[in-house]
Amino acid sequence: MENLISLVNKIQRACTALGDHGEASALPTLWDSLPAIAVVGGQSSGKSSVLESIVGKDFLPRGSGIVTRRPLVLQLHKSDEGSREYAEFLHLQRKRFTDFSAVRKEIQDETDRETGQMKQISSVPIHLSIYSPNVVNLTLVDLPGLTKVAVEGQPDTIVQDIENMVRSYIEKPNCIILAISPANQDLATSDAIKISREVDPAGERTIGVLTKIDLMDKGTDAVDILEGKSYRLKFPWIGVVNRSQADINKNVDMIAARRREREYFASTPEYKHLAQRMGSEYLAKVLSKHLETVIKSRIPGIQSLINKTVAELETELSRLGKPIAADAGGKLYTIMEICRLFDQNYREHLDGVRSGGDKVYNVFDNQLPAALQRLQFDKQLSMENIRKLITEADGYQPHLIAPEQGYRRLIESTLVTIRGPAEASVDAIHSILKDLVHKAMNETPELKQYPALRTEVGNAAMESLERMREQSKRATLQLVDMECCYLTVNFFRKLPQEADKGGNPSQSIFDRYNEAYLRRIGTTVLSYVNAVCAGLRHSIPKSIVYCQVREAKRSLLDFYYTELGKLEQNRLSALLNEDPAIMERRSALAKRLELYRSAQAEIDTVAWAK
Ligand SMILES: Nc1nc2c(ncn2[C@@H]2O[C@H](COP(=O)(O)OP(=O)(O)OP(=O)(O)O)[C@@H](O)[C@H]2O)c(=O)[nH]1
Repeated sequence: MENLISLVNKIQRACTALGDHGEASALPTLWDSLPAIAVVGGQSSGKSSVLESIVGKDFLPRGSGIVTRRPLVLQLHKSDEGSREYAEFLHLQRKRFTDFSAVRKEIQDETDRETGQMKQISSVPIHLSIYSPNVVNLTLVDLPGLTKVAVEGQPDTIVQDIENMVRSYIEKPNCIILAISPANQDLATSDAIKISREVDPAGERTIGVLTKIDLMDKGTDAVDILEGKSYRLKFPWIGVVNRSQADINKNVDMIAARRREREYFASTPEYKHLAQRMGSEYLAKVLSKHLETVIKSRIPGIQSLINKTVAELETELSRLGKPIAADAGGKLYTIMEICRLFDQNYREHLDGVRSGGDKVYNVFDNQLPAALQRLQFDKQLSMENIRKLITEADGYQPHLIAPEQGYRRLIESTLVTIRGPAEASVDAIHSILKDLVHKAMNETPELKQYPALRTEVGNAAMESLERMREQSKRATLQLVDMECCYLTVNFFRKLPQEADKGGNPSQSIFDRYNEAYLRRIGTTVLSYVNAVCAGLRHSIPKSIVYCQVREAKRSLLDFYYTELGKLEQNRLSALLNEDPAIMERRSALAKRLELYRSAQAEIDTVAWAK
């Protein structure tokens, strides 16, 4: 059972070391789920005296005004009889304090270090462990005394700030409230009772302590309260008699004071019958036992909370991605790795693993044939145009046998119109490839993590696609131009000659420009152009795939990789310049995960040892 308190002690220390003080934050808190005893009371109610009595040592700062300005987590560890008493602070590990006046000084100094000279308050706790044969295993949190007025130099808000801090501790359902009230004041005005009633109206987790019983007016006593007849709480009230100011001034030994307290209850007629359950030693034992019971009952809940939180933290951390390497090589590797992931996603789109690549085929199968079909060869091959081009080509000397030049001009001027659909196909594929870059970028979460890298990779991919488009345009238009500059002779050789067709070879020159003759020329040109079109319909996609699609798949970021290799370390760092909020969140999550994992290991050890 003793293990339980030290288990919670260990976890509490880890919480403070890793920044979990139970304050409202965007991180899960383990601190809040740990059972603890918080000491609350008004100023001068005797809180410090009760704590010192429990410990059996003089070690808390004294003075006027608000002395306790940070929570003090006081962990008491019972050591073997005869062993030396010492204290240790979490913030000064490995330094053992055997002089308890030095402990008092360190509490004061450490308070000032966090709160500054302005005597502000802070919710960051100070952790103090005391090892002594005269203590029971126990953890108590000493909180600033509730007060009504700020002293000079302190902000007016301090009164409310203290109340808020105290409330934030005691409102947690896992908190046992040690409510200190002086017996020489009306209990109805007790600050401790007032605030604990607010958060624990049924008094189920409040342990009432009545101090200064020896200072009550003659003729009055606290029997009704101590017997639970007035101000009933679930736990019986415990009365204590601490050292008076005069005792403190005379340096009355704490152990002697404990003895005197025992004698007081045993010998005072009103309290004799209650003596067995009065005094600070009894109080310490009750608290220790109660704390153990509470911890024991909460362990399964804490375990499942820890397991759940560890899983949540791990999920969020993996969503945020790995932290960045510090050296240039590591950074370059990270960038290349991210680029590779993006490139792979991109290729998967083109290969059909992911959607979108099919749009390329749609261009070749529908858009290009439709555009070729829409070409207005009728206009090029109108009677008027044929006549014009043939006569122009003949020049001053009309053709003798066949209008060779006229044919060429007619064919060229018709074929050249195919450049339009060819160019449009290149552009259509370019825009599909660009869309796929956006898609693949969005599907690469690592790029989202680094906005600067995302922009650069996006730009580099677009520049590559632009280069490929230029190359593709040149190659594809060349296909059309090649058709214009060299005609397929065989096509014409196979055509039946005029005489073969039964025509009159002795037709006059003038007749050669008649409509039937020109129409025949038009028909021949059209069938040649159609044959060329049919061929281009198949060769244009080949050129486009060769120059754009295949290249995009093979070398989208090749140029960028060469550039990357030349970058200096600071440029690489700039590329991996994450959103600072993400960096902060990741390190906060990692710290919290460390805390939860260590708590998980600690609890598992105790749970298995049971
Ligand atoms: N006679 C007598 N004096 C007591 C008792 N408890 C506390 N005192 C005296 O009351 C004064 C205040 O006690 P502290 O223990 O400093 O009270 P506190 O609540 O810690 O006060 P602050 O830290 O100022 O808020 C001191 O002079 C104590 O000696 C008691 O049971 N009997």
